[in-house]
Amino acid sequence: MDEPSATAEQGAGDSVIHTRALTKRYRGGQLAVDGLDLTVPAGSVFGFLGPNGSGKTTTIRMLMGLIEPTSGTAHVLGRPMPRATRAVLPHVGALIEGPALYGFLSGRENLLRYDSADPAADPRTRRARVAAALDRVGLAAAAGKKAKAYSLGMKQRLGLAAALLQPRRLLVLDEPTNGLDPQGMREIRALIRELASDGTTVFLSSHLLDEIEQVCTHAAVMAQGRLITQGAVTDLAAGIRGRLVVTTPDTGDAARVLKERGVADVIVDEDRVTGEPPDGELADLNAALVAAGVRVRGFGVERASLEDAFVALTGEGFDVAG
Ligand SMILES: Nc1ncnc2c1ncn2[C@@H]1O[C@H](COP(=O)(O)OP(=O)(O)OP(=O)(O)O)[C@@H](O)[C@H]1O
Repeated sequence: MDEPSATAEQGAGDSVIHTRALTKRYRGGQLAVDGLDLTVPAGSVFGFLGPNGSGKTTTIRMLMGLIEPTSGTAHVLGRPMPRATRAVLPHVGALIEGPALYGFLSGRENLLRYDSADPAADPRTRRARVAAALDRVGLAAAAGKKAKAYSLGMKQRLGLAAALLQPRRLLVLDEPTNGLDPQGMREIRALIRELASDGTTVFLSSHLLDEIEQVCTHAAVMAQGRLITQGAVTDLAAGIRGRLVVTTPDTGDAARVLKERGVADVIVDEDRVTGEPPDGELADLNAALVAAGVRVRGFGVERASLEDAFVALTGEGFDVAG
């Protein structure tokens, strides 16, 4: 199997995934992905974010060579997909739509079976490889249990172990925490961070903004098949101004003073009055509040979140649960 390498063909420096005008229109006429230009830097934990139906799974299926694009190009590890699927996929660990497991087999037996289906896997080192993968995802102690007795989180970890039987340059995880309880989500997120810390690029889709903020270095935001924005997570949120927040029992007076001082979009919510931060000196604004007899208990600008960025970019709300 030839090693995929970055070539001029890839056309985007150090990127592990690179698409140009990637488009998929399904036979029924549904335009699922529309002119996508995606660049996933090597070594990043890249969050592919968008509401249900925004085209994430369709994109992943094109990247993995499972379906043909209608037009445009996709390169993975510097090679064109789907043409180079056979050369590329051995370097990619994927967890898409939940792992396929045999419930009547133990976790260890599932992995042994999975490994033996890989013609490139040396049978002599199989048991050691399986033990190492189980250890890596924290399932060593539960390796002898039947998979049907596993929690959803453990099943997801077993799926990750299967993806990690061979050394990988890229991990592609489609909604890896979907359906998990908060504890299961925390475990999978911690595991993803750990996997990324050894330099493996991780590409994960999610409809949860806070998940992306917690685990990802970079993100792309999709809506209705189109890319809204992409970049470093800190830059995405930094591009959006935070909110001025005044905490006070005198909300009515505070709101009046802020408006008089030209603060736009003033909103009162319980003991908080928020608005768009003004261009001038914030200390003057604080002084004006105090001079008007407002008892100021808190005053400052809250950092914008990725959610603020999403709302500002699309005008839509977002599912932030979990
Ligand atoms: N095989 C298919 N044939 C026709 N339309 C499809 C097919 N698969 C997906 N679609 C449509 O394409 C659009 C994008 O779907 P896709 O599954 O890629 O979105 P998604 O962001 O992954 O959403 P979800 O998180 O719900 O899977 C949706 O409108 C969906 O109904």
